[in-house]
Amino acid sequence: MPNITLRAVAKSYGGGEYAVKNLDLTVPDGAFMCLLGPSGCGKTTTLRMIAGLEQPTAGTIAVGDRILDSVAQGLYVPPEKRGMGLVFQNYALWPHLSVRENVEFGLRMRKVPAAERRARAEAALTMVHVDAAMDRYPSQLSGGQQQRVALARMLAVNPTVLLLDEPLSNLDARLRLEMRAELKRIHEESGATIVFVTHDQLEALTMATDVAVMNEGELQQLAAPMEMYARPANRFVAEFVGSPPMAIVDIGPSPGGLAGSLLRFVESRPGGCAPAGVGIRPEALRFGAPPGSVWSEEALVEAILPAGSSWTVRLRVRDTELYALSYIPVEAAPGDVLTCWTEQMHLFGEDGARMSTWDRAEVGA
Ligand SMILES: Nc1ncnc2c1ncn2[C@@H]1O[C@H](COP(=O)(O)OP(=O)(O)OP(=O)(O)O)[C@@H](O)[C@H]1O
Repeated sequence: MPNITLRAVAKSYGGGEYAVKNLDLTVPDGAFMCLLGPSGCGKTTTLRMIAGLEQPTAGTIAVGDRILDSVAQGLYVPPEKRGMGLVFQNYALWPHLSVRENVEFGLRMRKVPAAERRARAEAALTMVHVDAAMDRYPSQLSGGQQQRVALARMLAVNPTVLLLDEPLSNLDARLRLEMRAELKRIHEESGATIVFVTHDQLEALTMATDVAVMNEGELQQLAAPMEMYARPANRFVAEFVGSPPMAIVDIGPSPGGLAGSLLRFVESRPGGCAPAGVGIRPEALRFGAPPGSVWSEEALVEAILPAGSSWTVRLRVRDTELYALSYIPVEAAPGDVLTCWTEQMHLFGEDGARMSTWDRAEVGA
């Protein structure tokens, strides 16, 4: 299956507002692409346009050389002719059909002969590990099992593209974790291209091969998850991806306090630039004696929040509140003063774009 390409795609539902603006996006063959962003940013609209459930107001959508939508040429291919499988948040199984019959349903519609139907349904249910419950009814399954049956129903028709809209949002935390691993495995085994909509950055980071972050109908960054985390394109991505989020300190015209302290460090570096904002991830903050040539400051401990495997610490550094995330126990109590320093700083310009990143590991400081 070739790449899916969106070129200058826009969608307005009328009234002058655009849900998606001038979107250029390529989903590579075999990718697991997550469309990530806050509520209302245009993720679902983008997915529905790829599926053919919505028609773009402008632009072109193609799979390889095959044009599915072209507003300029007046071309539109309906959903059932696109060869894509869809699973939405409410994956409605037929309550009066057994699990096996639910999965066979789509094949029956496609006039697949009975023996092949049975074999394909069983293979799909085996892939999602629900084969033992094949003869039960949906009401006799857990939420996670029902979700897997919905996936099997889609997989049985052998789609080369799977479009998933928040399919894990109805599940509890444990099942979500399990299903993330399952989806990743299914992606690898089936070789299908997956486009997955989520507002949960952890879901995107853990599953995707490529993440497209959107905000207000516009693509903010397209990158591999760890690259996006390490090198966010702009302030929006930097603050959206990561939990607790990156703190970005505004430098302002005559910076004092923490902003002044950070700026003095940045300016002292070779090739020092003049950022409008300096970002520090909570997990980049360290405590104790700083190694040479790093930024460090005294920090007042305001609160310690242990979570079993990690410790979140709320600090006041000069005039600013910062969060630190540590994976080793933090031996301190509220009111203590610790020295904190950072492994990494992201520098953002006036326009919000990332100018550069200072990494202790890279500069060997
Ligand atoms: N059928 C529709 N008619 C009018 N406006 C719509 C329609 N569907 C979506 N919109 C608007 O388009 C914008 C983008 O919506 P969309 O559902 O694509 O966002 P989303 O990122 O998927 O959000 P969510 O995570 O909340 O589903 C929103 O402002 C929404 O109100």
